[in-house]
Amino acid sequence: MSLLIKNGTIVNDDAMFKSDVLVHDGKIVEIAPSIDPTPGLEVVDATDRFVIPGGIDPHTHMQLPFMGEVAKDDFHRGTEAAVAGGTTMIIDFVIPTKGESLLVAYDRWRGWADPKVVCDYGLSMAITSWGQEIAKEMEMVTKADYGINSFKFFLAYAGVFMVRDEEFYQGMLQCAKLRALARVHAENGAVIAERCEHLLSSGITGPEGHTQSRPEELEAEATFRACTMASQANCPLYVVHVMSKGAAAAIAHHRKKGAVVFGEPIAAGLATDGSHYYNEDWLHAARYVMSPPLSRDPSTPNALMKLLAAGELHLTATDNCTFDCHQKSLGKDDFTKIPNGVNGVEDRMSVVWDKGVHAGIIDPMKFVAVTSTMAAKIFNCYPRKGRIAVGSDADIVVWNANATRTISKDTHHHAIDFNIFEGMQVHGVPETTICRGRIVWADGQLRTVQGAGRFVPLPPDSQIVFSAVDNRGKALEPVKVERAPYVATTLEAPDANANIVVKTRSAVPPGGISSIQF
Ligand SMILES: NC(=O)NCCC(=O)O
Ligand SMILES: [Zn+2]
Ligand SMILES: [Zn+2]
Repeated sequence: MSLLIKNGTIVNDDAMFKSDVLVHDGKIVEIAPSIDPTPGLEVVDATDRFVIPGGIDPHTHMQLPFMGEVAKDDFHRGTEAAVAGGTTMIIDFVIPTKGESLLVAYDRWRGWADPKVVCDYGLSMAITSWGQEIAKEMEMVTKADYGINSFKFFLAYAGVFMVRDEEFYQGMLQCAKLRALARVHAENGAVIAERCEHLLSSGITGPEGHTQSRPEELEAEATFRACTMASQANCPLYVVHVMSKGAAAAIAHHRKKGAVVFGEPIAAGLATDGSHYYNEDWLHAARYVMSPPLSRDPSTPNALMKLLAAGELHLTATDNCTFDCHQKSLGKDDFTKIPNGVNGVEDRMSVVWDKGVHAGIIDPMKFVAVTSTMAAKIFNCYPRKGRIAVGSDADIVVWNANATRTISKDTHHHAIDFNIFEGMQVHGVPETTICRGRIVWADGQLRTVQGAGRFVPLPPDSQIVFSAVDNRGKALEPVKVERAPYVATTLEAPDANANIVVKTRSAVPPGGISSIQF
């Protein structure tokens, strides 16, 4: 099957240029200023349009069983929403229940996803309990047969997914050994659990309790702690859903010291804020419940976009984990029972274009970097994904920067009955989405086939993640002082008139001087 995209402007993360693109058998086979269409070739006219690498959303939870419910967007509806929004690959999370084998959970996720996905997908693995068996299974799933190259640790959701600091630290040591990336949901779960109890007993049962139980400094503290521990383990770290300025500042602080840390803001956090939790309509407020919560500071979304522009945050995702109004209403008497999660996979590309490029904060190349290329590099599938280049998969979006659309539950492709971006008018519209050479979205219509997407195994040892780690490791190696064997000498009786000299230790201890200067 062949396809010719004519007259467009190709945008990669490092260059923009006018060229035609020829696709054959799912790959890009030629890029040239003018390619003549041969008879029978399907031609897509991209005049006055950008031709960009399909979006990669590195953080979704399709059909996740969570808080007694199952997320409504399954791998079919969720990936349909993705391609309608210009995303051609997702990375979802296998989340074993506590104590469950990683291999068993992995098979379950593949069983759910493989027959349903309409675009390509990869998997990340959550570590929800710790022990030698889990460490062994981590090693197994990083092999090519399984294709996992990142592990996520939750520092929140006490009693469900949360791991203790020592488990997180040992998990990161194992990640470093396997050359896999550690990912973290950074919030102080223990304090949150205490605050929830206190708020409920004070009579605060509505969604405003959700945000009050999780003040931003609990995200900032956990982010700082996670970065510190990753630095001690010499393990690269990826902080998922960075929702606050404090969390972003913690990442920047550690990066300035040379740590390999990546920060991922999400569409929800870039486009809306936590004022919704105080809405007098209970259901309206409940729709926005996710963790960490949307920031109560209305200047946060814009600040996070500027940090992407400055390179202090690195890529965007969605954390798409959708529950409908009925599911949200299960927490009507107790905010801790409102299933956590929001939509985003369909609207991320337009939201980032609108709030980023249209707003004059980032350019189209940076847009491609933060919606696609960085994810491909970090998760080690670049340049197969994340680039318009000969030999790359033909995951391509024809993007109309001049068009606008109004986001609505009435037109979206999610399986839920509301949209957190309802009524938002956004500039930047995906007109045609191509997944490995097949048009799956055009003229406002889906042309998908269930199960046509492929699992993309992600190998460990990503260059952008690990190339700095070895030299850092050498610098952090424990220091040993070589000395002649100690020989005990007979103590003479002290001279009563001698001065007593107290010697102080001046050597820098292994691990360096304390860095707690924040
Ligand atoms: N974020 C959220 O509220 N739900 C999905 C699970 C997670 O990523 O924490
Ligand atoms: Zn999370
Ligand atoms: Zn998540």
